[in-house]
Amino acid sequence: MMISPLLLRVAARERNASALTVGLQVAATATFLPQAWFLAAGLTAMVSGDTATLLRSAGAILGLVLVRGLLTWSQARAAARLGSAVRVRLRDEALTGALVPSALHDARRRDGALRATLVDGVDGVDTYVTRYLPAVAQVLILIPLVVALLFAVHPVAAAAAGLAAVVAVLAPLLWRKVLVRRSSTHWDTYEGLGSDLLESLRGMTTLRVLGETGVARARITERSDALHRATVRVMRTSLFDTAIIDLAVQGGTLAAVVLATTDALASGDRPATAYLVLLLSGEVFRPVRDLARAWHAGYLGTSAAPALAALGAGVPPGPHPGGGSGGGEPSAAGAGSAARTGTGSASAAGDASSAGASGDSRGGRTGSRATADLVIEGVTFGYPGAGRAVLRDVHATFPVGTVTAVVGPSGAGKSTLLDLVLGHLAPGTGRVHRGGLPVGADDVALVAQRPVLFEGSLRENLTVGRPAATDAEIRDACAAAGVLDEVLALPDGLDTRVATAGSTLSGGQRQRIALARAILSERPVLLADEPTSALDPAAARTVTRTLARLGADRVVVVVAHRPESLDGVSRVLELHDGALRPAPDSPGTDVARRNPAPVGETAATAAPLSPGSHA
Ligand SMILES: Nc1ncnc2c1ncn2[C@@H]1O[C@H](COP(=O)(O)OP(=O)(O)OP(=O)(O)O)[C@@H](O)[C@H]1O
Repeated sequence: MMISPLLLRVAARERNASALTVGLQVAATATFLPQAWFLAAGLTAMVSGDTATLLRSAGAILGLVLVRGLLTWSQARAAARLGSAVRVRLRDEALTGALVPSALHDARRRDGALRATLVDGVDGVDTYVTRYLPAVAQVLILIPLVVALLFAVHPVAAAAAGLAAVVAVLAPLLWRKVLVRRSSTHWDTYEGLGSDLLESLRGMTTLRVLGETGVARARITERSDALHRATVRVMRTSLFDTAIIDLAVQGGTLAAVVLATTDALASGDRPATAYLVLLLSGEVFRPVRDLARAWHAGYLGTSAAPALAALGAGVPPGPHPGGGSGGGEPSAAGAGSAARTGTGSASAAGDASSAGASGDSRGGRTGSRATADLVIEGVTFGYPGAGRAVLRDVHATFPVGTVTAVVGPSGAGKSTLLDLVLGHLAPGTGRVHRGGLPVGADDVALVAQRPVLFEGSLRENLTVGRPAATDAEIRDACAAAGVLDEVLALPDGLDTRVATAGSTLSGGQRQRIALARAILSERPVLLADEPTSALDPAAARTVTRTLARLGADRVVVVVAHRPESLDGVSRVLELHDGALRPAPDSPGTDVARRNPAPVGETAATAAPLSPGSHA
């Protein structure tokens, strides 16, 4: 028997559905007991020529078959409902665990392994709870019941059958440790193969160009062989299990039958008892056989349990490995809520919003109009395991009405800074806030350097952050992002399907669609990570003009590597050696030249600059 405390807890959380599923299964199997009784009576009647009893027994058996059919049908429906509840809840929890800031930046995590846990692991738990646990319940409830009935008919045969059943159920516990170890190796190998496959598929073009497809193929073949070996090792243990169980089942049945037959022959007048012992001793082992049949269901669930627990799925509330380490406690309640919206939109939030604590109008917001500055206050952040902190005691105020560019050498920490504002990372010390309140899930829009688009129509991709946007609003946003003409030129316009990862669009189109999406989402803070990197000069000018215009009534922060991205910005901050300071040629003093109309007034609202890393 494979009993996992975590999976028992998962079943117990769906108390009513689990009780119904188990109860119906036990009841359905229990109908075999009166059936054995009537069968024994019918056989006796047949031998003695008692037609009336024979017909009555046959009718009763038919009735029991019908009842069992009904119970089995109801059990299947209850199990489907239970399985669905278990899957939804576990995936929700596992996704929440997977999307906490520290997990998002866990360099050891591999997407393929996560996929295996979220898909196959959760399905494994479903079958464990809906098939294996009811089979365990049958063993615990029905075997003692049948043995007790048998005892009333023939105590010696009952003792023999009961002993054999105990051996069949308990013997596998002797090599349980071996099975657990092998299951764990099997799961690790499975996750590894899934991760290698996914990464090879993603990097196929690069691998081909580098002439490295052979190496990738060899690695996958090796992984696949390892998985085969791990599977065979597990199957060997399972075969041994089956052999012992079969031996006990056959031995027990045979012993009971021999005892009953010998007795019947000796007394000469008790064929009914002999039949009943014969049939009931078979019923002693039915739950054992059912349990053996459900072995695979139980095995998959138990091997996935540790990976799910690591994500915090199924474990009681409190600190757990999925949500603890890294840049501190997760500030991302929003990650959970994003997860609850489903895979697509959860990921979409990466480009359309932050994953911080939710809070509509918090920090002062009226539609896209921001009324509260974005403040980074004494923030220090270092990646776990990395030597020096990337950001050290950084102070900066990004006032409403400004477009601030953040520049700095590669690796200085610009993306890290954006992740801290987005809530994807939590500061070690200090805080990021708007008007004293944490930056909320609905506060920030992001135009990433490599924007993510999803399988679906362009319209769906554009309205991820604002599903109710009208066509006119979508067109306006596309026009502002400088991509409207190209969208309208596509065969189906806004209804054109976008292939997975947006691979049917050019890099520049993806970038401007991401900007249009960010504009539509109407967030008071807009972060743009090198938004013109894939654009020609004319398109880049449109985008920088749009950003400058958007900056009039909100906070806009642009991470810039190229000089043309600095057009129209109010000021330039340089991130260097862990500190954020005004760049030597920052337009703090000549804002008007760079960004004439709306941003002129912002120079006055810009935070006073102090020495050190204050900006
Ligand atoms: N998940 C991570 N784990 C450990 N170190 C990391 C991680 N992500 C980034 N770093 C390190 O943190 C530092 C800052 O990285 P970051 O990506 O923020 O720099 P950047 O200024 O955005 O660089 P670029 O301009 O090249 O995009 C780098 O030294 C990088 O190696």
